Amino acid sequence: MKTIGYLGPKGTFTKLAVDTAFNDEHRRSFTTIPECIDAVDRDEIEIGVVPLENAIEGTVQLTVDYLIHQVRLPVVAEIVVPIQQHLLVRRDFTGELSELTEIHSHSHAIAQCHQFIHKHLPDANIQFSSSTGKAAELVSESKDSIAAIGNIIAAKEYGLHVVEENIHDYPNNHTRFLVLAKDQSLVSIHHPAQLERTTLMITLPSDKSGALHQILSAFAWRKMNLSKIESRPTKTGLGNYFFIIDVDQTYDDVLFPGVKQELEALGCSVDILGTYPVYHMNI
Ligand SMILES: O=C(O)C(=O)Cc1ccccc1
Repeated sequence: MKTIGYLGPKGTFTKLAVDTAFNDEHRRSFTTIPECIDAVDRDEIEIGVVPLENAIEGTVQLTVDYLIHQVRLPVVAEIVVPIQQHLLVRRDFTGELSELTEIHSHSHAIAQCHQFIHKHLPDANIQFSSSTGKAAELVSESKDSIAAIGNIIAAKEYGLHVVEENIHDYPNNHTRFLVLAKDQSLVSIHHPAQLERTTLMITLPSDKSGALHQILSAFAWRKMNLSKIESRPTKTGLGNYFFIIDVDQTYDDVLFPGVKQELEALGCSVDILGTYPVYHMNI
């Protein structure tokens, strides 16, 4: 049977994404995003699911950087899930919020709740964990007056009490998760896909004026709709960047090779990171 790896342990948003999108495939939890990606790369598991981008906090840099610089795996699907963050405490904690000394969570979850923390828990120490599930596990094992930020499944899995619901600062909180696999045919998600997307990585020639404008024109005059453009450092020196571009259409044999050729003629390099269906899940 196929195995799906995910950023765990139990009770993470990544696990929630896996459980809403997949049926009875075997699951395996990993403590970090790189460990999960490595396991797919080494053929220990067939499919990996990792967080890519949150509507409030933006890109999960670790995922992008690891996929670009360390292990290139094809993106074969994207799962989008709504995110609701809650403040979780041990069941035997009966004090006031102001008595909580530490808040544990994944950096993205903390960032999604900055205003809440600023207003209600200004003196609490922030402790970052590898995932929201890990933070909930830690709180459940601690005797101190500490809290985790995480989802309702984490509360159930670790026997915690939801002391404040929906503490994320903006209502439209969604996260995109990438499904990675060497063999796309192994991935079956039995839901209708909302759209098709292709993700490209484009590296510019250094110091060429107007290069970004020219890149964008190559897509614009072909009427190819871009839904994201983000620059990341190439890690080769200050001021050197590459671009990750999402095009909201599937790869085809005319437009994409045309763009690639046009950009390569300008001195850019173009890599296709994946062409895949996007699934918006309701939880
Ligand atoms: O920590 C988790 O639960 C994750 O899956 C990563 C994450 C953290 C915050 C929002 C979405 C995903």
